Amino acid sequence: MAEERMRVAVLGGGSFGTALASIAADNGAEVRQWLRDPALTEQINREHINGRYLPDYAINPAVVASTEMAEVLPGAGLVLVAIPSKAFGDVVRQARPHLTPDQILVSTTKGIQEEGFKLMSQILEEETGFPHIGVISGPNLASEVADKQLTATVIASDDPETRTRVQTALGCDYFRVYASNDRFGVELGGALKNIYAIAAGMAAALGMGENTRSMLMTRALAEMSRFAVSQGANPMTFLGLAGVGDLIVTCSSRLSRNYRVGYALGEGKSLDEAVDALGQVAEGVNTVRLVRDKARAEGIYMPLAEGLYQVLFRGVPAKEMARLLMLGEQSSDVEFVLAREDVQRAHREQEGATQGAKGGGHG
Ligand SMILES: NC(=O)c1ccc[n+]([C@@H]2O[C@H](COP(=O)([O-])OP(=O)(O)OC[C@H]3O[C@@H](n4cnc5c(N)ncnc54)[C@H](O)[C@@H]3O)[C@@H](O)[C@H]2O)c1
Ligand SMILES: O=P(O)(O)OC[C@H](O)CO
Repeated sequence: MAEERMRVAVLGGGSFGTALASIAADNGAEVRQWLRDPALTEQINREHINGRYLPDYAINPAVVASTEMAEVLPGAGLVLVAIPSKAFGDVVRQARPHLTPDQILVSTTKGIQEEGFKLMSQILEEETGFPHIGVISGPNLASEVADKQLTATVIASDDPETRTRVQTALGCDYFRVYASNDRFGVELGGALKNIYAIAAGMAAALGMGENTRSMLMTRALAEMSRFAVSQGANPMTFLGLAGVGDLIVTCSSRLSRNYRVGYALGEGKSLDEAVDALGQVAEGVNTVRLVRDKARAEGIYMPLAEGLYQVLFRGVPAKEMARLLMLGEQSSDVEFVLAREDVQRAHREQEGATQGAKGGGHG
């Protein structure tokens, strides 16, 4: 007897939701995509193109778009939620009456909700109370996924069924899906790297070189993992696709919207001008504010996030901030090898010895 086709629902009509819907359809699933815009819905169904967000790529014609959640969600084995973080909670609450506990619910969104500093999978869990919750994150520029460039991602969940069902639904010869059980770490990695992509875009626009970019990315990784560990994530997760992998792509590519916002700021545009010119979501702008506030409140050392916050929201010129950062504390390279406190203590001892020697000289 032929196996029943999997049903996949995608919430969100942006670039990543559309790219993932097309992969699932390439894999033979019956795919329905929910979006708000009736004209875009019509275009996806008739022309198999998302002219607003992915105009240059054909969508698998088996993807059926609808503006009605009641037509999209019931009966779907897998539900992918690809909605920017600011609207994520609202959309999940709209979806809730059409969802059932057997469904696998996966966030693809790399952001943080201001209220309660919540990650998107926490919102999925709290709003539904359902057991099969996961997160997809990794170096996944949507237009390259849509172009079928060879790509890998991570499905993170502590539920093995969620991991294997997503690997089956999305894994194919151009898209590999690796598994993790550190949902929190994978999700934080995706959200945090956006902050540093803005800084990398800014550095590029200011004419800074490859040494600078490499320093920025590596210190960003140190800062991201320091923050994540303080919140209970596993630092080893940051060695994977959703940590260093996503950091590399987002800090290196003009296809990244966060990088582009940073680049525009580096060219002298205001934050409003940079965001308006983008016309899509750059999650890092909101994330840097939330993470900087949290780091200050909890005493977590995050000089790059603090510096970027000062540039974005306090009018400090980017070049001046880069100069100040270069004059900051010279700390440990890898804190999991040599603790920061040990480096600081050695500096204090050396200073004490120098002061002592000076005092002795005058005595
Ligand atoms: N684009 C990428 O390359 C990429 C890759 C990986 C992950 N992501 C993540 O995926 C998430 C979604 O991003 P995207 O790139 O698809 O976004 P996008 O900017 O391309 O589109 C956002 C979509 O969400 C819709 N939307 C916004 N507010 C809504 C609301 N209140 N109700 C219903 N729909 C609403 C918009 O209409 C649009 O269809 C982001 O948080 C991003 O971090 C994006
Ligand atoms: O376009 P960005 O900056 O939101 O980045 C897209 C993806 O997160 C890259 O993995």
